[in-house]
Amino acid sequence: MITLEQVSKKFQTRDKKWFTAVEPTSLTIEQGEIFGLMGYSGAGKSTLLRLINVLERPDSGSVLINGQNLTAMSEAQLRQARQKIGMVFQQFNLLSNRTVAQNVAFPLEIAGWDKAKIDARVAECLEIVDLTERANHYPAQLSGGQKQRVGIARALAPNPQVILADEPTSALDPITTRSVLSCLKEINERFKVTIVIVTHEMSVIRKLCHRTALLHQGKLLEVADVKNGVILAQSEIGQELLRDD
Ligand SMILES: Nc1ncnc2c1ncn2[C@@H]1O[C@H](COP(=O)(O)OP(=O)(O)OP(=O)(O)O)[C@@H](O)[C@H]1O
Repeated sequence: MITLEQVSKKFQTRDKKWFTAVEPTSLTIEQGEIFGLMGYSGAGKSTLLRLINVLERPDSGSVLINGQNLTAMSEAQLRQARQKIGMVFQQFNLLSNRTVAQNVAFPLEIAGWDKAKIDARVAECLEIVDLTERANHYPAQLSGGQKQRVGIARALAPNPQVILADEPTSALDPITTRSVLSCLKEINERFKVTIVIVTHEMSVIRKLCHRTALLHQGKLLEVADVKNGVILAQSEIGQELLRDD
């Protein structure tokens, strides 16, 4: 469903040298999968995630989602394609002057939905993330876990095929983390939304993912299955990564 073919990304450092954040990488993520991107800080996880929806344009290679080549699209076509790709952020990125319901409505307004359809979809999404009673609260009145569930409802609102989550639980304590993970799991199971999640927390991969990529210094070491909460890494550095947890 998501195919990365030899995508790579370099950045220029302050002293004008080029630094490779993602070496040429190929991988395929199946429809309905929860797929992890795991590795130490600086491994290139977030960059790889942002290559999937072309928030970062790859220097080489291509990104295909459901057979559509995102890397060949114009900015206007990309904006359209990104409506089927939700995003969830570590720091939630909610609009502080909008209520919970208005935050969830935001992508639907941008997409030009009519008011009645927006209201119905917002109510539906708030129910899914169990925040119906908070619809008229502002982000500052919510806990971290609740804020992230608003972020998830907002990502889910336009009926995406894919949700990209960048360290969605890293700002949360273990109990709130659990509620956010079960919310993502439910969305995956009920709506078959494919989820790609960046995390440095092995426990997140173990609890949530079907498979995970192990990344190190911009390289994809391997794609490991996750069976019964165990990450089945084969590579040496992969096993070392897991031992360090
Ligand atoms: N826009 C940018 N300009 C310059 N360098 C960047 C940029 N984005 C990322 N990098 C660098 O690329 C490397 C990979 O960054 P990335 O954020 O993808 O790693 P990560 O595995 O997600 O790590 P972390 O968990 O620390 O965020 C890092 O060394 C980072 O400093």
